[in-house]
Amino acid sequence: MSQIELINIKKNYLGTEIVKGIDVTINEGEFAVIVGPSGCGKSTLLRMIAGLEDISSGELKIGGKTMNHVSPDQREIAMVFQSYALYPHMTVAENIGFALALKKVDKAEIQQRVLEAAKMLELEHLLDRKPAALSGGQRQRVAIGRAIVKRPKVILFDEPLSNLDAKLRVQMRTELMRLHREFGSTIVYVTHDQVEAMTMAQKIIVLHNGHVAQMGKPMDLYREPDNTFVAQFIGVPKMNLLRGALNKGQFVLQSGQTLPVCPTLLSSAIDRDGLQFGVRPEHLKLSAAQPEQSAWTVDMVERLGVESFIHLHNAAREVLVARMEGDCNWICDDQLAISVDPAQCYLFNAEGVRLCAKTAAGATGLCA
Ligand SMILES: Nc1ncnc2c1ncn2[C@@H]1O[C@H](COP(=O)(O)OP(=O)(O)OP(=O)(O)O)[C@@H](O)[C@H]1O
Repeated sequence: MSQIELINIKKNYLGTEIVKGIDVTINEGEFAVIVGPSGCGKSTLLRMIAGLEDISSGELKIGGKTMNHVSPDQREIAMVFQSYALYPHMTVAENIGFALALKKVDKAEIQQRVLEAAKMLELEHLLDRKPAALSGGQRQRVAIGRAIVKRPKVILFDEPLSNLDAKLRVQMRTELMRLHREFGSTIVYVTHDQVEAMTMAQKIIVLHNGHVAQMGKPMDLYREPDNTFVAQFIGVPKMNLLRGALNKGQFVLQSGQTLPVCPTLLSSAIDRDGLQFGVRPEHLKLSAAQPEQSAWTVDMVERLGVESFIHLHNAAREVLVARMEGDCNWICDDQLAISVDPAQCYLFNAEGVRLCAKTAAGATGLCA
């Protein structure tokens, strides 16, 4: 049993509340990713699960047992740090087997389990090397080997890939997902990189200022963000947000330009002013502006081969980013008109809380 339950968990440092009442359940065998900007409390939360940090209030349960005052080595948890934390004077094999040697596990068994971990991580040919003679990716694999050799029920990762270059990060993401499938441990993985969260997580927990801004499956957060923070944190380029007001079924921008709003969303707006209109870059359609149309001016086009990002502004200096597949013909200073499918739009109130269309079943969601 390795379900992790955080019940109203709080953490204070010198009278300042850093983690402000977290309620989260991570199921047995689940790959959960805690994501959020720098300083939001991700590492503190992970360290409380590991037992490296005291819990100020609330309850931590692992496998149904309260763990608040259980020492780290009794929690059957392994942790992988960003810094690798390898012993420089030990070989790869000694580093991987160190925790077992400490526990006085039989030498032959240590050797067999080190070999098993090394095979999984493709480190067999490097077992006699010292960390100084390894690449960054290989060192990170040794750090992971050290964690899995203990056969822990729970593995915690604190930004393990942030020291690696972009190509290696992609490769290691795939390897970690494979390891999770083979191993079946419960994984809690901390990162500030939403791409890492989207690609690996079964459950994403978005932290913001010590609170859970939202949690759920990656694509549910992408399609149904509860607030502007999640709407802009998940997805690259981020969701466009424009301030304005509702008038006669339309959203009126500060420039006076109007955008269509799904009729079922209109009824959920109590205030008509101070609202925010959200649209994802891929849902903006661009065309050459006709002389009578109020236009958006192209500021920049980013051509990435598989897709292009078109940056635009209007007369009120409101800005938008549109995404198109492949290349596009637009160039700087082109005057464009935008169109938006009202079913693909979001409305948020002034505080950034999403206004949702209520469906017949009572659930919330985008307009059908
Ligand atoms: N030992 C400590 N004493 C006082 N404040 C601390 C301590 N450890 C962390 N903090 C503060 O708690 C807040 C959360 O820190 P934490 O390391 O959990 O954030 P994070 O989300 O992991 O950030 P990053 O992505 O930059 O690592 C920060 O404002 C940090 O300065």
